[in-house]
Amino acid sequence: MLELGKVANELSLHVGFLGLGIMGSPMAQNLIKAGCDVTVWNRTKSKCDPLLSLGAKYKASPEEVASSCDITFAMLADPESAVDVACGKHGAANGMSPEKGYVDISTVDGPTSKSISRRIKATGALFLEAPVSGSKKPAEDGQLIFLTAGDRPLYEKAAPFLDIMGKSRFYHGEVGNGAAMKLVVNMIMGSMMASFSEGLLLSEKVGLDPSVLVEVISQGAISAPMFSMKGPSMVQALYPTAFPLKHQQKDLRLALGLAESVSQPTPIAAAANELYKVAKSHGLGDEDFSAVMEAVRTKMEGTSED
Ligand SMILES: NC(=O)C1=CN([C@@H]2O[C@H](COP(=O)(O)OP(=O)(O)OC[C@H]3O[C@@H](n4cnc5c(N)ncnc54)[C@H](OP(=O)(O)O)[C@@H]3O)[C@@H](O)[C@H]2O)C=CC1
Ligand SMILES: O=CC(=O)O
Repeated sequence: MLELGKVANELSLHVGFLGLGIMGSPMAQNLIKAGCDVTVWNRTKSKCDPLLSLGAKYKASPEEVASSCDITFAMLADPESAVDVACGKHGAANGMSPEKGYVDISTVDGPTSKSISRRIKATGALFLEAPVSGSKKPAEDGQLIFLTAGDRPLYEKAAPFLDIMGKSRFYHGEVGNGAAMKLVVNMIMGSMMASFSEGLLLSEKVGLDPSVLVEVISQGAISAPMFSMKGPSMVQALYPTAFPLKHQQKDLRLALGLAESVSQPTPIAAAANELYKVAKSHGLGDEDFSAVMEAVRTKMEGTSED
């Protein structure tokens, strides 16, 4: 644990937050509520408004945020947006300099993270990748799990802020290892959700009550918070978005790339990825990733003999 005086010192730093989507907004909100000095930016400016009314400051570009802050956090959708916000025109790197730090929380692949790291570090600043495990509710509750890697001094400096937004943090060494850990976790999660969807639909088709299946699973060895949380709405074909399906498919795609890079067979994840692709092509990308069940349903109906 960090000593109290050091924590108070770190918390007086100016903090930037780029990307105020489902995750970024509650994370930044928790920093503000904890009394941190927070400056925000988001591509769609209106998403900054609730945070400004809580006391956040606003800057018109990632570059301006970075140049006015000691540590800048970024929570962007995917590799393309993470690179654009960090390295593009008016990107954060243009506002970085020695003594500053950039913490990228977005879920991206290792090569993307390394290229952002190189650009940030070329300015003399420090870089930390810190993707999170945990969805909308853990973000709201400050219960995220940080999977960090990169410059250790920045990890130490950012720790008090990570501890406001999360319940635990892991340091994995070299840049790319945090991204890899996150992709492996989400590869498992995506496959689990696809398998759960198949089970719910099969139970229904053979005349069982899928709600009872959810209850049975919750009491046994394959119990998982994800099944208990999402199962009740899935049996009603409701998918309120916490983790957008398009992001889960992105994570599976990136995880398959990671597996490919070491010639690791991942047939289950590859099959799950196909289902998420089908769901996306049916316009379900912005629904919760549990809407993959609709892709399974379509396949079942496609193979039905009736
Ligand atoms: N939701 C979840 O449960 C979890 C998500 N993650 C990961 O965290 C990241 C963010 O997820 P989440 O908050 O759910 O995603 P959202 O889709 O809700 O938010 C994405 C953010 O990225 C911004 N953005 C997208 N494209 C661009 C671009 N080209 N240039 C600048 N900004 C851009 C959006 O801006 P705008 O508002 O203008 O669209 C928004 O701020 C993703 O990498 C996701 O995989 C990790 C753990 C859990
Ligand atoms: O990336 C999603 C999550 O729930 O973790």
